[in-house]
Amino acid sequence: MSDVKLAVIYYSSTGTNYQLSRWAAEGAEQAGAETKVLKVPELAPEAAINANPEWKAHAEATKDVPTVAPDDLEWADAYIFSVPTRFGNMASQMKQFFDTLGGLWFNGKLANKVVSAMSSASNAHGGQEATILSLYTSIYHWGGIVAAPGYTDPVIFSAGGNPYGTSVTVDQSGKMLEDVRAAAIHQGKRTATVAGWVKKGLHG
Ligand SMILES: Cc1cc2nc3c(=O)[nH]c(=O)nc-3n(C[C@H](O)[C@H](O)[C@H](O)COP(=O)(O)O)c2cc1C
Repeated sequence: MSDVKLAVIYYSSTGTNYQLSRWAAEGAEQAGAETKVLKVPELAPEAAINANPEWKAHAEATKDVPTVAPDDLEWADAYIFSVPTRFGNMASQMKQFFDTLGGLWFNGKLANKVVSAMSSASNAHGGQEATILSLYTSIYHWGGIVAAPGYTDPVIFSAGGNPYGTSVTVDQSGKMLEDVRAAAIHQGKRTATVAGWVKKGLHG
């Protein structure tokens, strides 16, 4: 095991981004990182969740996944964020979590973290890349080091990967229409590996 600690932080209504997060964590663990998969707090009213069977089932299935706290961002050397595309941008649950991090940011605790992001949307060109890129805007404010996948591995071509960060198209029930498992695993590995390089440079 390397001494890299990596937090995969996600929001998901119907399971896609939870699955992407688990694959990314698998990749980070293959690279030797200690990982945590953490969800951001839900903001939607219970009535809205209960009215959608897929959403309700996913909320129930993941009730034991720990909820992220600002301390987790201090703990981790690297973050991978996974979030559904909502009108071409990150789901508000993730943005609201970001907006709780002012204290950590102010104290320089978010600087030099190695970060990448993933997304899903229900249309093939429904804004996945816009979501990932707009999420990275916040990371630049933190002094984060974006370690996007680029084309650093053949799986980016063969597994429907995306150089900005793994993204996928889903149907109404949240079923993925492309097999991006290998791309998400690679992204996890790469984020953890780059974090190892940065950590070594910072702390020797
Ligand atoms: C309010 C709202 C806005 C959405 N906006 C978009 C969008 O801009 N483009 C798109 O293709 N899909 C859009 N979707 C579909 C979601 O991106 C899709 O349900 C999500 O990626 C599934 O991820 P999850 O299973 O992790 O919840 C939207 C869904 C909701 C509820």
